[in-house]
Amino acid sequence: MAPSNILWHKSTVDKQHRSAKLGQKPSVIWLTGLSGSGKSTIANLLEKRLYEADHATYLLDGDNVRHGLCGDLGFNDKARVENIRRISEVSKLFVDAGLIALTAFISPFKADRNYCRSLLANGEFVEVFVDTPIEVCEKRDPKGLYQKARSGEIKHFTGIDSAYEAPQSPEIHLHYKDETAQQTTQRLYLALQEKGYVK
Ligand SMILES: Nc1ncnc2c1ncn2[C@@H]1O[C@H](COP(=O)(O)OS(=O)(=O)O)[C@@H](OP(=O)(O)O)[C@H]1O
Ligand SMILES: Nc1ncnc2c1ncn2[C@@H]1O[C@H](COP(=O)(O)OP(=O)(O)O)[C@@H](O)[C@H]1O
Repeated sequence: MAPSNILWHKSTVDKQHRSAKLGQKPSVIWLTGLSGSGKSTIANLLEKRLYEADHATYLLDGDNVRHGLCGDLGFNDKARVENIRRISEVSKLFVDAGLIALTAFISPFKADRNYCRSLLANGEFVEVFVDTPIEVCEKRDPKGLYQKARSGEIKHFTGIDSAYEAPQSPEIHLHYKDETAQQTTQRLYLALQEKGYVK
């Protein structure tokens, strides 16, 4: 039975109904940071934690977006703006479906992250700054891309010859610590719980 404070709008199933049924507060947990900062790893581990806590989630990252929805886009500024615009619109649909959407994109420009924020209601956009210094990202270099960017094989690489505008006041700031990805994810999970975004 629906909670008594939820009003039924004439045969219209809306976000409130869907999220009440799922028993959660829908949101976009937006991870931003340099390549190699840990966005994908943390987002994956976080989604597992949320799934285990009975949350309904969907993870958007390069694997399911840059091969499909945004498969026509490259990495110059214009393409990145369009990439984040499309991801923002899709995230909004997931929120409307009552889900907790997790996104793991560099999203280097403040205006584009704020565009996503502007599409959502207050409290639905949770910006998480995965603040790993470039020296650490470059040392990790999980895909060998920093090496290619340094040698000039790849152009417009974020942090090398393309800008990254760090968030000034993210909802959650994951300051770098020399720790495992599980430990960093735990810090994020606790911060999300403390701020009331998740159970
Ligand atoms: N030039 C350049 N700059 C940055 N990144 C590059 C580039 N070329 C390819 N890649 C790979 O693409 C991933 C970044 O894609 P995103 O969609 O997250 O980028 S953006 O938000 O549109 O800036 C990024 O993935 P992550 O390392 O997971 O961040 C890279 O693997
Ligand atoms: N505390 C940590 N948090 C996240 N990733 C970490 C951490 N420590 C080491 N790593 C490693 O760093 C790399 C981060 O890569 P990835 O998650 O693809 O980053 P991004 O998605 O930001 O490009 C992975 O190989 C991961 O195992």
